[in-house]
Amino acid sequence: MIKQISGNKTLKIGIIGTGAIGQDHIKRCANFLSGVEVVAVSDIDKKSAQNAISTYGLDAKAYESGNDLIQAKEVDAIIIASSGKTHAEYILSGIEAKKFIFCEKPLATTIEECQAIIEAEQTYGKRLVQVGFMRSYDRRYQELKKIIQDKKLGQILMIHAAHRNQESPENFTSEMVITDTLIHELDIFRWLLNDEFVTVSMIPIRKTSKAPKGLQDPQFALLETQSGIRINVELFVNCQYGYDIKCEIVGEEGVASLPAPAAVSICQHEKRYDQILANWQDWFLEAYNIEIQEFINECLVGKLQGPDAWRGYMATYVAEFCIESQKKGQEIAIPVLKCPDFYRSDNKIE
Ligand SMILES: NC(=O)C1=CN([C@@H]2O[C@H](COP(=O)(O)OP(=O)(O)OC[C@H]3O[C@@H](n4cnc5c(N)ncnc54)[C@H](O)[C@@H]3O)[C@@H](O)[C@H]2O)C=CC1
Ligand SMILES: O=C1[C@@H](O)[C@H](O)[C@@H](O)[C@H](O)[C@H]1O
Repeated sequence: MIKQISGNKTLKIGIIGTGAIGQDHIKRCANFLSGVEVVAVSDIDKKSAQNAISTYGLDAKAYESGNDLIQAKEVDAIIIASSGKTHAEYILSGIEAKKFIFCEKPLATTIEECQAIIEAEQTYGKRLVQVGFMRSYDRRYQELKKIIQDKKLGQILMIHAAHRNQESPENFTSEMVITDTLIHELDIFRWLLNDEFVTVSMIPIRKTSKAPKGLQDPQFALLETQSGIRINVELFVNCQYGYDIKCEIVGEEGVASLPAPAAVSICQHEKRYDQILANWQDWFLEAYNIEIQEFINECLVGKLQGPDAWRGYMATYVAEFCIESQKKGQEIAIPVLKCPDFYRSDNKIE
């Protein structure tokens, strides 16, 4: 039996990983969202967990390990916001403990781990896992999806997209441009188009001198879907000027583009200029808030509806072929996998 949530009023949540996004989720749960209380935190860096408790004034316990937190009776549901390589172990423990789990992207870093997760969830027999693909909660992407579904652009022919970060961490690798950055596009285009990827070519571009040594930046991902749509994604993680996400959908009868978030415009020294947001936290702020609030609400009624483990698996699966293309310098075919019925009934990507 799944853990009964006390009085169906307040979800007692435990957060593993108190780094950048872990703290963001703590802050939104503590200050902005409803029906939730952060009762437990854990981080391999114990000081970081303690700091999170004091910074956000939590009435929470810092657990020695993520697994101790998962087992704790007082914890109804878990947010996993530790680094990607740790996700699979925590998700599998969470499923074993029969608790609802929100795991930041990626679901897991290997195909085998993803398979173990979807098998464990299916064996349990009810959805317990949600992946942190917040873009599908973004009103702008939702509008694009509606435009596509309503056939306002006619048949979709191609998409031009870009994912730009101001600068990458020192230890960022060319592979991480796929597993950490492109992974959002690998998910959102499946969701937007209700289509699957069948080929990918990763193309290196002339290197920027602003990237750390050894990092191939920028890169292009050139993808093709089963229905024949071509998608190019520019990945530029040291673009300097700010954080920027672009998505232009080209159809037979028109073009629809993702708008940038409205930001303050400044008039000064006989010039007018617009502020550009510097990070993902601000660009997708509303989407993160809605995503976590809906997760809380759905845990309280006992039925998850957000991005499921299959979506997480598919993104990691396609990422593996992107990495192969990056290594071999050639186009790679991606076999289409059949979605198990378990995920079909609850998870409609349309
Ligand atoms: N949905 C989104 O837009 C975003 C998702 N993410 C994802 O969230 C995850 C965390 O990313 P960031 O917060 O940016 O990284 P970060 O490096 O700032 O934080 C990660 C935290 O996990 C802790 N940690 C590492 N191993 C651990 C373990 N075994 N057990 C417990 N804690 C451990 C680290 O000490 C650190 O505090 C990543 O998977 C990342 O891809 C990150 C940023 C945005
Ligand atoms: O997930 C995220 C970061 O980890 C990643 O580094 C950024 O490029 C993404 O835009 C952000 O959403």
